[in-house]
Amino acid sequence: MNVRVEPAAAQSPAETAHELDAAEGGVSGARAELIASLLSGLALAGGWLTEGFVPIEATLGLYGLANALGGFFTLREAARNLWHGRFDIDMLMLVAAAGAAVLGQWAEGALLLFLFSLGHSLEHYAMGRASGAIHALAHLAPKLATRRNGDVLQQVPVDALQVNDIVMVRPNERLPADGVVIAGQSSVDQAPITGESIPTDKRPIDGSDPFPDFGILADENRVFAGTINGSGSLEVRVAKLAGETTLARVVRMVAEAESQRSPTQRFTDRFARIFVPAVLISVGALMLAFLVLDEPFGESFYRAMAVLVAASPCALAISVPSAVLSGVARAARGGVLVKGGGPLENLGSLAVLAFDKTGTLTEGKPRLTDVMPAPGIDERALLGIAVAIERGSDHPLAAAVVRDGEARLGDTEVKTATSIESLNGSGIRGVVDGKAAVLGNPQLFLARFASSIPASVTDAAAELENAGRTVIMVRHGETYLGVLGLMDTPRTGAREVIARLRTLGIRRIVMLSGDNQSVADNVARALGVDEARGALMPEDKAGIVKAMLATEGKVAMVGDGVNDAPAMANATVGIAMGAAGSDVALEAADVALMADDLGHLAFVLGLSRRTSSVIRQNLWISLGMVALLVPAALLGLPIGAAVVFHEGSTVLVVVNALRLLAYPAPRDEQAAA
Ligand SMILES: Nc1ncnc2c1ncn2[C@@H]1O[C@H](COP(=O)(O)OP(=O)(O)OP(=O)(O)O)[C@@H](O)[C@H]1O
Ligand SMILES: [Zn+2]
Repeated sequence: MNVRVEPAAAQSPAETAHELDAAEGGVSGARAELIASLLSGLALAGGWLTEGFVPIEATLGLYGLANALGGFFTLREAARNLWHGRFDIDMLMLVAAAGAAVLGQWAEGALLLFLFSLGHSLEHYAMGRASGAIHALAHLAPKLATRRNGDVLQQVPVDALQVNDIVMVRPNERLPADGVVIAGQSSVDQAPITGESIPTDKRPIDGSDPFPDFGILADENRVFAGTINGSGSLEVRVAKLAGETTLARVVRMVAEAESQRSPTQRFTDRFARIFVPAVLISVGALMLAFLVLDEPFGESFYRAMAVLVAASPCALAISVPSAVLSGVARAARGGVLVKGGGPLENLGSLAVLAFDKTGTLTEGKPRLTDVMPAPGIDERALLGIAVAIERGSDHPLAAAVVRDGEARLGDTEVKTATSIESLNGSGIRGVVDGKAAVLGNPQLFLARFASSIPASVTDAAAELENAGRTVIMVRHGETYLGVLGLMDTPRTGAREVIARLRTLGIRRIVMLSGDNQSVADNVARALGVDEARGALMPEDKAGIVKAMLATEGKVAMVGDGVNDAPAMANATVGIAMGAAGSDVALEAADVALMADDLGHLAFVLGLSRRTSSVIRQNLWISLGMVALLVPAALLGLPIGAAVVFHEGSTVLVVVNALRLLAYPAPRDEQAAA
């Protein structure tokens, strides 16, 4: 191919990588605050050292400078808050500083503002690290793509890409779009989206246009914006606009998650709404202490200000948001989308999990293992009808019947079925050769045709069920053609994950399945699941989840979103597996594991538990500090010391929360197995 390259502002991979750790505005803002605060400290020290040696005006000038530098950012923030009609604890600090200054204690006022702004900027800096970790996600997608138009290659902004455009991806480049691989082979590092440590092999899709929907494409044929190409070149047909890629959606949802309040945060907010006015009233009362105690007003005022600093619940206010932010950020980097503090905290405290079976605990890739024609029926007649009908279904069982059935049929021609209709959660029907054909599980047949089923067919079905097979009965017109047996395999590593969930504190694990009870029992036994409930319709699954909620309080439902969406919606936390690419699962779930890997469930559960314990520690630190400082301030603790402890505890809770960013990465079960 003769390719002409039209240059445009090209973007090197180094540049893209750089953006990743580029600090966000939050951090650089905090840097200015930090510098101002340190300068304030210097001016303060200068004032102290020169006091008495230089004219008093010079010393006061230095103190004034220290006040100004230390107070600027706080004042600006307070003004902004007031402007927006918000009340902020930080303003109390300014009041205290102003109070100290009024008392002629310029140095002390400056010390207070210096320490306060130092603590504040460190806190902002730390919070910036957590939110930076989230915003960095947005920069994972490159800004430019190489679009191929016939033989012409052109660099275009990714926003300009249209669906069905062809983009070329060079080795080691970041993928610019969600799309279908149409040429080239490579292995792609999908960690930025799915958190999987092992690259995924990609190859061109077989067959021609129109390609299947992006959501159901095989992982080896589809790529995601933001992932990193390996050593091969790829040609990709764009499947989604830049604003609708999986990455863009995740970024949007994580941003929304940040603003969702968790139960504990709602509690601390309520607490603050009562506590802060109570503090203000008490401080007002303390200012009047000179009326009853034998002391000058100045002393009463000083004490009141010290109590104000001691009692301001800044650390409490930041305890939960900092932990939630870090937890959500850590999860996102591990390929798990957690939609806010609510799901995170609930997951951190619940002890009961319900699992869907097919595609969640099992591979979801069944094989056709048994073909048992009814007496006098040819195997090919049975398979011919089954394949004809199942071609019209997107159920995993159907895929297996078609694939393995066709293989067994060889050259035998398969008829075309019409009027295909799914019999919700139990089978499928259609018309072949002018006669109605019904395929489905024995339950369906018992309900519909109870008396007409020949004993030979019922016996064969029972035999297969006892052997742990999923059974499909086949009837064409009035004739029973026989039964098919299928088997799905448990996921590799699923047993280990179940065991790990238990060590993380999960007490009860229930499996819900539309498959027959004996298959459900077999899988449950193989994986160490406590209870198996089989033969369920999607609405039965939802009913069981509701019943479990009533007895257990909180229940998480893990599914793939195929026939368990109602159950997931009813659970305290709905967890979708393999959500990358599936917009529906992504939107509907409270927690979405982007990778199709159970190992990530243990990761996010562990992370949630850790987050909950960090939140608990933070509440102890912040409330404990207030409980200690208030009596100390009443007994004469200097304001400076009160500020040190107050700000110290604030910084401590944030740093404690940041530890979550270092929570160990998910273990890939597939890889481990
Ligand atoms: N296309 C189909 N062909 C034959 N049988 C079907 C078909 N669709 C559903 N069934 C029958 O209905 C049952 C329930 O299907 P459903 O999709 O609800 O659950 P499932 O595939 O068993 O998965 P899970 O364990 O996740 O509930 C299947 O086990 C099967 O017996
Ligand atoms: Zn504070």
